[in-house]
Amino acid sequence: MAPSKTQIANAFKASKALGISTEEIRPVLRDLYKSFHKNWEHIEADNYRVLFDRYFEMQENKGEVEKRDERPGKAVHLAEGDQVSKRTGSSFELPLKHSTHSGNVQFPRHVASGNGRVHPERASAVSLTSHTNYFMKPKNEGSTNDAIVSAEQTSMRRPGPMNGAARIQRPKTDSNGASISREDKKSIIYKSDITKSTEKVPISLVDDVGIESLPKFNYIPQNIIYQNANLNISLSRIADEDCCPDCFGDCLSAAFPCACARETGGEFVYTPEGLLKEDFLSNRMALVREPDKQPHVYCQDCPIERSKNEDMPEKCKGHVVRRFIKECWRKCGCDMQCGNRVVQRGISCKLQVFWTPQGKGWGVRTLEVLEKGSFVCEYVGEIMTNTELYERNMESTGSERHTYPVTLDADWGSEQILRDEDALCLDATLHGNVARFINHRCFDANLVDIPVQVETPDRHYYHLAFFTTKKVNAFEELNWDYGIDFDDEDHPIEAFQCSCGSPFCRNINRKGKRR
Ligand SMILES: C[S@@+](CC[C@H](N)C(=O)[O-])C[C@H]1O[C@@H](n2cnc3c(N)ncnc32)[C@H](O)[C@@H]1O
Repeated sequence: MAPSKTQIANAFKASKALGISTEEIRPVLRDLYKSFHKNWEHIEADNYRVLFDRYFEMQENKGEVEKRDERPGKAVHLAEGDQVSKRTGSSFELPLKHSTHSGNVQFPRHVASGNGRVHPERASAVSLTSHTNYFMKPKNEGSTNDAIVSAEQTSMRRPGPMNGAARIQRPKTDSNGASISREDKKSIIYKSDITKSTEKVPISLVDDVGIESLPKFNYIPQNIIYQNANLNISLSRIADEDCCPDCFGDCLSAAFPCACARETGGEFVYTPEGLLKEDFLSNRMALVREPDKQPHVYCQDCPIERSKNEDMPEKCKGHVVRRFIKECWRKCGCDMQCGNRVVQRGISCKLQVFWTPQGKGWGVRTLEVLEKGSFVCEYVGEIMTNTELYERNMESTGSERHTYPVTLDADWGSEQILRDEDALCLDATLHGNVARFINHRCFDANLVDIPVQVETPDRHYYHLAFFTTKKVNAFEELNWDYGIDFDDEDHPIEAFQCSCGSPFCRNINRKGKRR
């Protein structure tokens, strides 16, 4: 079927975001359309991957390319003779303050918050290297397709994907139509899959601001134990009453909810479509919006306070009581497609890491519409004890390194005394997944984190899963509320200056006070 004007406009829009002008992409689009026997779906698939593949292939074939390094993947520079200006360092680097307070070694803020929330507040210093091949701009080709011309006039600017790591000169005018001087020209960086094919779906990365750098970390799709974390995963620890060995197929379609639903009051929390049910979601969102009004539990010897000051720990500030989801697992009789196995099946939506224009560093956006209650991803990192995290951060003193940890404290209140090897956190600084790029937004974030029990009934360790709190449109940035108390001026670790843009930003009052 012939594409609609909007479909054609969208193709131009995706190209433009990569610095490819309509004139350049139009002939490629036209040829491809013909070769696909007018099947537009093939062109649109995977965010125009085939279109951009063909475009860059053609550039290479024209022999107008100039390779600059040995890095695998394609990289292009479309300017005639222009060099992409090299910038070093990352503009979002915020030094982690390993400050000592009254001589005591202080613990990073995210662990020391004491409000039962998780706080990945520090961005890691990404080591920025550029490994790029630059290509020359192809000759412009004239327009011959009226439908494509008129559709282009209605197009909007939006970033889009491209195959291979690429660096392209931006268009010669900025978004307001003003011309960009030779010096102002920036480059786009693109990587088609940061997951190294470890996820079911590729996750691309794009920087259309032109910072010329890639974040340095190792992508892992599942948590891994760093060293001392007490994590014993064995089937023998799962009692028969804590699983459903007699089930088969899909537990959600059984006449009665099985034992795995006991945790959530005898009802599964997922709908047959795999969405989180409304009441479970709203209960969790109330905790985010009004944490002080929610029930708290208090540990006798709080690991957070102990971390802050081992000799004279303060009283536990309390942990918000949070409801867990319990998913079926290996000892259960159901299959992998069972509706009570959502988080463990991994990421299935199209995500993209992008460089945020608001100075928040990298962020994550969805490339497709996400319905309310959709599972997006879990927070993956190294499972470590609080002490290990503390030591790791101490070792990095002076190196301007930021960290990406969250505390797994959803169940700390149920025990009076928690051993260090049981007080766990996830650190995604060195090894992590796409969630390490999700930025903070105060109160009205479109994601919420929910503890999920999968392979062990021991709640010191659990999965931290992100679900959408509302319908999220394609290309919207994903964010969650880290639960930072921006007014906590005595805190040893200075919180970042929040640029979340929320009308309820908790940092608004203190803007200008610090920094
Ligand atoms: C878990 S990382 C998120 C990814 C990060 N932006 C990056 O570039 O890797 C947390 C860090 O991102 C930055 N950040 C997150 N949310 C922010 C916000 N609302 N305003 C300003 N900076 C933010 C802060 O530097 C924070 O320490």
